[in-house]
Parts: sequence; C-alpha cells; structure tokens
Amino acid sequence: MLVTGLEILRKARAEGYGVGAFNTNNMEFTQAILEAAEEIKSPVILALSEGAMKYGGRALTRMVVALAQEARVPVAVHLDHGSSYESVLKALREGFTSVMIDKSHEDFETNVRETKRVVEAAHAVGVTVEAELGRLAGIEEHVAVDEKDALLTNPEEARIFMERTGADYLAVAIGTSHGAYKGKGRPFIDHPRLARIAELVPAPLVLHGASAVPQELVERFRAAGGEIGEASGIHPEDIKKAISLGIAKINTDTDLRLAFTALVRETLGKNPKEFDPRKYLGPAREAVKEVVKSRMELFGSVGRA
Ligand SMILES: O=C(COP(=O)(O)O)N(O)CCCCO
Ligand code: NA
Ligand SMILES: [Zn+2]
Repeated sequence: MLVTGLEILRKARAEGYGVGAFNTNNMEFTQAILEAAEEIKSPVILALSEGAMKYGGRALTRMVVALAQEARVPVAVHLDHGSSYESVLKALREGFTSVMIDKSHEDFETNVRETKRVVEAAHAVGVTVEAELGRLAGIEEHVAVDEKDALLTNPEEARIFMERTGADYLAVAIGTSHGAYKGKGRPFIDHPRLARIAELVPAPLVLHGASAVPQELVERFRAAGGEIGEASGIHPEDIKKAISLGIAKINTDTDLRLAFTALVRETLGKNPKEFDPRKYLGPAREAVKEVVKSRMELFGSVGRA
C-alpha cells in the first residue's frame, strides 16, 4: 500500500532498523525492488531523482505510483534530491508521498527558508519531507577537524534546523558520498558525530551515498567488459552501526546500476546473436532484485511489513 515516508521511517527509527530507498528509472528496476520487498515482507521506498522524472516522465511516475498502491507491503514514492520548490510541486502533483528538498549546498538561512517553504506545501497535501544539512563528501580519517566541521553535519545546527523547518527526516553528512568511488579502501564514517546528531534530533535520519560497491560486483562488471577504477563503498558493518545510532533510511543506487549493467553486458557478450530485449533485461532485473534483498537483510527490514 502507498504510505508516506514518515509512516515507514518513524517505525524504523523507533524499532532500530533501516529501510532501503532504492532509485528507479524504469520498469525493470521498479519490478525488481517491489518483488524483493513483497517476497521478504519489507517496507520499501521507491526513489525517483529529477533525472529519472526527466527520463521516464509520466510513463514512469504513473507506473510507480500505481504499483505502490497495489503493493502488499508499505511503499513510499519519494522524490530524491529535489532541487527546487517547482520540482517538488511536480512530484506532489504526480502523487508522490515523500519529497526531498536538497538545499544543503546553500547557506544555513537559505536552506532553512527554502526547506520551510516546501514543508508547508507538502504537509498541506499530507506528504512528508526529507531535508539535508551538511556536505556529502568522502573524507580521509586524518582530515583536520575544522575541515570536517565545514563539510559534515553539525549536531547543534541540525537540532535548530529541524525545529525551524518542521522537516520530517534529515539527510546527514558523516563521511559518505555518492557514486562508486567513496574513498580509498574503507571510507571513514564519523559515528560519534552521528550519535550526537541522533541525541539532538529525534526525527528519522537518512544516509545518502550508502552503496557497498562490493568487489565481487565490480569484478563481474569488469569481466563482462565494463571499465571502472579503484571503486569502494560503505562497509556493511558501518551501515549496521549507523542504523543502531539512528539512521532509518538508506539510499542505494550505485549497487543496483552496477548489478543491472554487469548482467546486460554479460548476457549480450555470451549471446551475440540475441536481439530480444527481454532476454538481456530480464536477467538484469533478477540481479537487481538479489541486490535489493541483500540490502534489506543488512538493514534489518525483513519481515517488518
Ligand atoms: O544517495 C544516493 C545513492 O548513493 P550511492 O551512489 O551510494 O548508491 N542517491 O541519492 C541516489 C542518487 C545519487 C546518484 O547515485
Ligand atoms: Na533522498
Ligand atoms: Zn543522495
């Protein structure tokens, strides 16, 4: 059933588990994510970026909202990294039940003002809001304290920000970053900082840039002809620890992209005569479904629907 992001995340934070927010741009990703969620009885958040909205248009948004309504588990349909008030209004018009306004690159007062404006509009139509404070950036452990403070989320500021904006959940910067190159080896995650934020902010917390970028997937992608450098992601133990400290929503996009693309390359490579799209999109869909299930197991959301 289609529910708001807060309905899913409030329970997750209260009961100490995480819920995956998985990005989709098409039918196969959407099917993979929902099938995984229904099979292992997990709530789930379907995330569409502005790029996805542009790429898929009404074909995508209508499909995602309709399938979420019919799903046998709680599903929120979420605008990922909304960059403007107008973009958020479009998502609200399409029936989304969660919207992110990401003004984390602006100064504090601008972020507060813009986020507050979105909260008023979204709450007026029963939709909940994710905001962001702090700069997503992979940082080496030795980085100077003042540089970390300039980049990562300041706990005291976070408390004030949430009180002034009325946002429902908060994306925090504690050392993660988007994409396949999150730092050399095991990225440094500032758990003490997260613990402090969680003490001051009772709202569910959100972790962006959380993909694991598992080596076996990177190898499989390369073996199938893909080219990728020294890729590394967030260690599963750091995800579990972050959830125990208050993270309730975990964004995963890169791992799904790698799995899907590795399988398309692999299937096409093995079958040069093949030109029925179902024959190479189907196996890729299954690969995404497996990644989603393993992420849900890591987050502890299995059986929570
Ligand atoms: O936080 C994330 C996903 O992070 P990751 O790249 O670790 O999967 N997102 O918001 C998804 C869109 C960003 C491009 O990936
Ligand atoms: Na988001
Ligand atoms: Zn993100």
